[in-house]
Amino acid sequence: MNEEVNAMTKKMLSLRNIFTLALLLEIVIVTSFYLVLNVDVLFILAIYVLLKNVIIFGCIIYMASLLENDSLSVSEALNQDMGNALIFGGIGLIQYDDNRNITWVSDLLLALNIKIVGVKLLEWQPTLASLFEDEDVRLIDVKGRKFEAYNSDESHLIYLKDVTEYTVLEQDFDDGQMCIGYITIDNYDETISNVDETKSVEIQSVVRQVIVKWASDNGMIIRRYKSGSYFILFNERIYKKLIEDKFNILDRFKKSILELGEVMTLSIGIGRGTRVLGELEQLASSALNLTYSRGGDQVAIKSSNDRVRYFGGTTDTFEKSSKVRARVIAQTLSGIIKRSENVYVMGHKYSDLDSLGSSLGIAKLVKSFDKEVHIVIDNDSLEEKTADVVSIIKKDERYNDLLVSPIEAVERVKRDSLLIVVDHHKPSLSISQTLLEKTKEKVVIDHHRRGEEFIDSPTLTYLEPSASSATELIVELYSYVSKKVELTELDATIMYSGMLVDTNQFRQRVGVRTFQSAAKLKEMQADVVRAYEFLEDSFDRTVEVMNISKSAYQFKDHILIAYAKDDDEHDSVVLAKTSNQMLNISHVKAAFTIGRTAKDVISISARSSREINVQMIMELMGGGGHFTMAACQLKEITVEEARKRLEDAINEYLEDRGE
Ligand SMILES: Nc1ncnc2c1ncn2[C@@H]1O[C@@H]2COP(=O)(O)O[C@H]3[C@@H](O)[C@H](n4cnc5c(N)ncnc54)O[C@@H]3COP(=O)(O)O[C@H]2[C@H]1O
Ligand SMILES: [Mn+2]
Repeated sequence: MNEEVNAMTKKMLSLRNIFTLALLLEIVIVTSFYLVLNVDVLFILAIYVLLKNVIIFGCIIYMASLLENDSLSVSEALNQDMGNALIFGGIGLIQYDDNRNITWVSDLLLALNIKIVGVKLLEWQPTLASLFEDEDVRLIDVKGRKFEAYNSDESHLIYLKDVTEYTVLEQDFDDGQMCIGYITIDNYDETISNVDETKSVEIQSVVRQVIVKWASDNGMIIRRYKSGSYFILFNERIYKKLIEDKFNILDRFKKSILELGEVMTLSIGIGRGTRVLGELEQLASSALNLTYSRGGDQVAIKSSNDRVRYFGGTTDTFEKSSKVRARVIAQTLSGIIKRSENVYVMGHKYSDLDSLGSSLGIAKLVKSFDKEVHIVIDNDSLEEKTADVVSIIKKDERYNDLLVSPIEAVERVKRDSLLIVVDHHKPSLSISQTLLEKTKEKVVIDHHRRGEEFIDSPTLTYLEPSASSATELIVELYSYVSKKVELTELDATIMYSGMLVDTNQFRQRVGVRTFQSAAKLKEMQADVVRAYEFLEDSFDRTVEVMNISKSAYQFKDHILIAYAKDDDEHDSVVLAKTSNQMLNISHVKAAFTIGRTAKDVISISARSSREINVQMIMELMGGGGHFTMAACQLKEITVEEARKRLEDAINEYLEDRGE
């Protein structure tokens, strides 16, 4: 077809030349006749021919130019092939004007029946806006197909490349990636060993049935590798479905076991996000360990490139009935103390009475081994009541040389010194991080649920989230060390008030062991009345708490949020107390108080009854704590913004739980 057009053009062009020649010839002939014969009529004829031919000549030029324009349609014809090539290659073009109105689209879009000429580009595909900012390539969805879009600002053109097949392949590849999981049943051995044979068989069969059915319904491979423990293998596609179902297996399992009159829960650790099988396995087993240290009844998912995700954790840790662990820890700790030259004890920044009480408690335990011991205290980082108590200690000569500042500790610490860290496990919360770095031998004794951040390679870790307070854990150890620990009545009283603080005066997180430790402290001369007095508030502080409580409003059902004024600075204990008080109101299941605690820090104090896991909510905001008592600190933010973020975090938590 193109050749035909070309041949035609050539013919026309030679015809034009012949014509032009003929016209010129006519003028020459008529003019020479007139010159020879010199007749008037011939003169008029010559003029006429001249005019006529000029006009015809003009017409020819005009037609020739039309013909040349016609040769544009030739290149258009060429474009047809190009157009086919572009369609074949899945490439589309969109031209737009200065106002970003679409002025022209290439054949690919026409072939897809997309009629957008005249439409505003960003009205058609709002996400393309980013191409005019800083993004190079953007993936868009057009009539169910995926296109990569690229913008050429200069030529006002959007290039589109159809990548549907590629994306489908990529999705398929991702979905096929392998995930590994470990499932263990919490309380399995204890439960089985406490029931008769018939019941035991019944429990085992229900357990297996529920877990195996869940696995096979979801298309996973499952193998039991020892009693109460399973290994699962599945892919990302299945993983997504499990996330969608929010791991409802946790609840289903609990329910089925409850029908048999027993309490058992599942702990599941999952590894994903890497193609190296060894890494997957490690991720899964460390995820499983995380669920243990957070009290079980939950799923932890560790990916090689993503933050840890948690599901479940809807029951508070139940107390372990055996105290075997406390005995083993007491013996190991004794050994470590014996071989150390001297010992330093360090609580958390902004020390409260549990931090101070447990420091005193462990210092006295060390002393019973006749070892030199010091407690690190930062006078600039003490909670108000604790500061009062510290000044009482400082006046008491029985405590001479016991307390040291962080600077003194860092100077004096020796190679063979032992550092015992109490009431926290995150280095960022430690009174002195330098001391952590300078000591090789470290012991961590804490009752907080484990977060991701953890003190580097301790020799011994005693993490017991089911305990009410660090003090409770330490008092328990006294029964299992070979030496007799001697407390002054002031030690015992401070330790008692530490337990009061951490249990919201025995209202939260109390178990049998909490009362046993409290009773033991009383036996060791704790003055209970004075312990309460340590916590008494001044009039000003009571008013402060009352004022913040006034701002409380209801969020969702059963949740109260209170917030202080943005330009007032409060002690974080004031926030804690406000939340404590709100929780005492009937039907309130969780209480949050937001307030500024330093120039650039907003803190949130969270409290709950057993139904809502505030630790998880605070974790979503970078904090942590316990199931029913947690907190977080936010930098460079206003109270108002913090409130929005808190509401979002609560919503996310409730959604994850399917509410
Ligand atoms: N960024 C973070 N990452 C991980 N965990 C974080 C965290 N920020 C805070 N937490 C933990 O959350 C728990 C709740 O803190 P909150 O300040 O509300 O409440 C604290 C404290 O403010 C409050 N408190 C201290 N002295 C008090 C007193 N005299 N009267 C009443 N409450 C007091 O008692 C609670 C003591 O709880 P506990 O130390 O066992 O555990 C604390 C704290 O260690
Ligand atoms: Mn504590």
